[in-house]
Amino acid sequence: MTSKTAIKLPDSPRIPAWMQTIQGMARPLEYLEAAAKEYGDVFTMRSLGFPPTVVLSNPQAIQEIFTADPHQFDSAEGSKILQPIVGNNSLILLDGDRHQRQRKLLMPPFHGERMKAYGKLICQIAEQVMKSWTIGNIQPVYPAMQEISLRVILRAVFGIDEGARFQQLRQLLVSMLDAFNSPLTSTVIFFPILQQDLGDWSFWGRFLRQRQQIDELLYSEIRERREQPDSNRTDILSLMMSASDENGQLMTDVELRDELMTLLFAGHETTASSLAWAFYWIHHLPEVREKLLKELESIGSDPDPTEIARLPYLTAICSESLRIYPIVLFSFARIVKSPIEIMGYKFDPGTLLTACVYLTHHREDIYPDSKSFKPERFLERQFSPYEFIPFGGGSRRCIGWALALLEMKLVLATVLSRYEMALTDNREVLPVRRGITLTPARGVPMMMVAQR
Ligand code: HEM
Repeated sequence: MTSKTAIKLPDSPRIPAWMQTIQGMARPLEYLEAAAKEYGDVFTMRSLGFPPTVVLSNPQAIQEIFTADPHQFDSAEGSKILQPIVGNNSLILLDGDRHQRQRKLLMPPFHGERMKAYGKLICQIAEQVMKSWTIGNIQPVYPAMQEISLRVILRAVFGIDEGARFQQLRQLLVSMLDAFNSPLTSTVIFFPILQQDLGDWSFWGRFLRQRQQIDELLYSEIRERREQPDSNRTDILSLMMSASDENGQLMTDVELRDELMTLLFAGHETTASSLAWAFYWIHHLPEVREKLLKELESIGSDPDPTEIARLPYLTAICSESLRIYPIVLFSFARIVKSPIEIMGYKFDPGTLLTACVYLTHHREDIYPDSKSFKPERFLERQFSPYEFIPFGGGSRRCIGWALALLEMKLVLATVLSRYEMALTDNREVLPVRRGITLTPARGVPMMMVAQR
């Protein structure tokens, strides 16, 4: 007879779950650092409304979960707080064979040749958006980055970002995600009991109404494309509409809608935050800016996007920016399916394990003086995919990582080589939680000083 005794989880901070929840939401970095100081690189996080989650920041442990067979862990159940936005058929909420199949379908448009086609487009969109700034005016850089990243993702997904439908879609998405991500209202995502439709004056009521309007726009677009198919289109929606599974079944309208929302949701705020952080660091540290400007000058006034993407110092700035304040603090949970031992700990089926991006990126043994912004560390050595993990890893690794990095480099290069920008003061900018992302407080107010 097998024993039914549950295996003991690693230690957890000795404060009640409700207090861990408040600390984890209000001051996530302080909570993580205090726990790591006391318990090291494996501990258990307890939050109200969630099963206990084992937090890993040891590269060897992370390697074990990232290199495991995709069928060894599930994930969907651990990410179900995203269901109201992305729907049940989202890649994020699929497991096993269905997840693997859907990933295979979505990967090609985010890699290789397709990336080249996005290069020029990203530079053009960055130029257009920055034209709305006036010399001498002060405004936060974050909304401009949101605008750029939304237009890029709409182009990649739909092939166009103009016309009445896309204007409406843009406005609704920004407004819905803004509400969803604000520190106060985003609490509702974590507590389904608060998700009550109390009419238009309630957050959830407004959210449901906006979601319905967005769905109507997405379904109209899908319907139109079904009625007038165009085999020359190479955007992601067209690829999804023509792909069939092993039984010859096409994706249904609801499946298409859920995957579209997943890409718009996962690809928009994340990239905008990473850009806002990079703008901050470059302008906060004059020596970094000088070095970058020299590198940009070295490739002339009208460089090819692929040449920009290869620049070593620019690449190192983007990596260091994603290291020091990773946009997403944790990988999706990996839910143990059969008993497994990692670093001497035995885990039962059902246990949630997650790689903590922030704590891994601040290990002093890998990143000495980890709180300082030093792009040079990425030029001096190469970090393993279990030490540098801004996009997670393994069979769940972010499918948009190549697009996000390309976009970061091209937007920075385009703006810096055309405009002289400055921070309004040199105070340290601290991270704040926006939904499930970590963004710079106050959106990084900046001034456009002059045109170059
Ligand atoms: C700087 C920008 C971004 C960051 C920091 C980021 C980060 C992440 C992380 C940490 C994960 C979880 C990976 C894991 O659990 O191992 C993830 C998953 C994902 N990301 Fe990103 N992401 C970014 C941009 C994008 C973009 C541009 C897109 C698409 C257009 C995208 C689409 C996705 C999707 C669909 C998943 C789920 C993958 C799966 O479940 O198989 N992300 N991302």
